[in-house]
Amino acid sequence: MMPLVKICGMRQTAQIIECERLGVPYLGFIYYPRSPRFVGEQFVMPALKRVKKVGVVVNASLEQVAYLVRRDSLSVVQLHGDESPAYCQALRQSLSVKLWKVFPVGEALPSVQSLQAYVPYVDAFLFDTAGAQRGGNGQVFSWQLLAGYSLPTPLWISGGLGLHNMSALCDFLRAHPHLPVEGLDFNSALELSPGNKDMQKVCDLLKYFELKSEQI
Ligand SMILES: O=C(O)c1ccccc1NCC(=O)[C@H](O)[C@H](O)COP(=O)(O)O
Repeated sequence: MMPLVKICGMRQTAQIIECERLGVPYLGFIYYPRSPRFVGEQFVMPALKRVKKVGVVVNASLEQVAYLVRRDSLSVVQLHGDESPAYCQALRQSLSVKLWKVFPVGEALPSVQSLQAYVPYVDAFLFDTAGAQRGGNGQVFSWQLLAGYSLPTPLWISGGLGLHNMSALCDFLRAHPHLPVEGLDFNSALELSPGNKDMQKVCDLLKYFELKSEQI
């Protein structure tokens, strides 16, 4: 099955609406003030019908997350900081949204034990490349590190993804059919500048997946 696509770091109204029109399944919005893609204090979420809205937070308070979920009708909260299993449990008990926990990947995946502690409380793990910034580093990690992943929790792959490496990633996924990859997360490789998406690149990416799914 083709993985789902998330385009992250959206903040321009016209681009958000266009992505929905093009049928992007997930859009990511960054609520972290230190990111160059921060949506900003005055952000007004456009009315969207089909796309699932993913709110990216970094060590936010439970109250702040609840406020954002309600205000912007988020479907998913992506926890991109050092959130503990207890924090995830508390969110799980208080909110009816999906939770994705992010793990930065450098030389190795986190240990199975550390991942297992999150399994009861989150809906997916998102593996992003470790880097100088919390996210949006534009760097790829070695996907080979995922080969030993054996938990049932669905995965999102992130970090430096763009059309230029899709063929290699699809080859990797085909060679590892046991991996429960739910989706792929795209960001800086589809940008003209932080938070300003190159809509031609977005269209080219979607076309690539359309053609791919016709071939299966
Ligand atoms: O993109 C950011 O500026 C960012 C800052 C702080 C936390 C998370 C952030 N991005 C979240 C994402 O899900 C990105 O898509 C992910 O880090 C991959 O980005 P890239 O390597 O540029 O494709």
